[in-house]
Amino acid sequence: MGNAGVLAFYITICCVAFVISKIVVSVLLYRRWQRKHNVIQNSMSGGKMVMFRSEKLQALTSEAFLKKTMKLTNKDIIGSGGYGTVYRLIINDSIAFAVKRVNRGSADRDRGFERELKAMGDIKHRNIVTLHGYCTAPQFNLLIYDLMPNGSLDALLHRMKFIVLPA
Ligand SMILES: Nc1ncnc2c1ncn2[C@@H]1O[C@H](COP(=O)(O)OP(=O)(O)OP(=O)(O)O)[C@@H](O)[C@H]1O
Repeated sequence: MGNAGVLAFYITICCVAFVISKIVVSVLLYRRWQRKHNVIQNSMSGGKMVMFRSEKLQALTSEAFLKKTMKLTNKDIIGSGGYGTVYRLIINDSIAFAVKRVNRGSADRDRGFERELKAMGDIKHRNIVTLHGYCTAPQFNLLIYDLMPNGSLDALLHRMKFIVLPA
């Protein structure tokens, strides 16, 4: 084998090693992601549900949770914002969630959902409402939050506008 042959051999080895290392890293990262998330294929809505493994969800099976989410009706509505409607979801008469439903159909709404997911997905802070999971389906997307029993800061501030403080 001449010099060119040896060089080609080493380049091939390097390329193969590079590709294999990329595959190994991807598999490890995916496994780590899977350990932290519980993914359910949602046959009822034709979509996918991802629950982050949080203590609050330990007591529930994902399927039971999903079925309840699908049964939300107008009487469960607690508010609505620029991108969707927010529902109250109580499980086993004790665990409360706020489920934001973002109907699909426009690129703007899909972008809004993705933005919120990106912004809230990695944040864990006692002053910021916890995102427990999300669901993506052809007709709608859902974001599953802790329920804040006292409503939003916005509502609180607007109510406070009418309170006259003593001098
Ligand atoms: N986690 C929650 N717990 C209790 N109520 C909530 C929760 N999230 C939202 N809400 C209620 O639903 C309303 C709408 O919330 P949403 O997040 O959709 O919109 P927003 O924050 O008011 O405005 P924007 O669309 O600009 O984000 C809130 O004003 C609040 O009353």
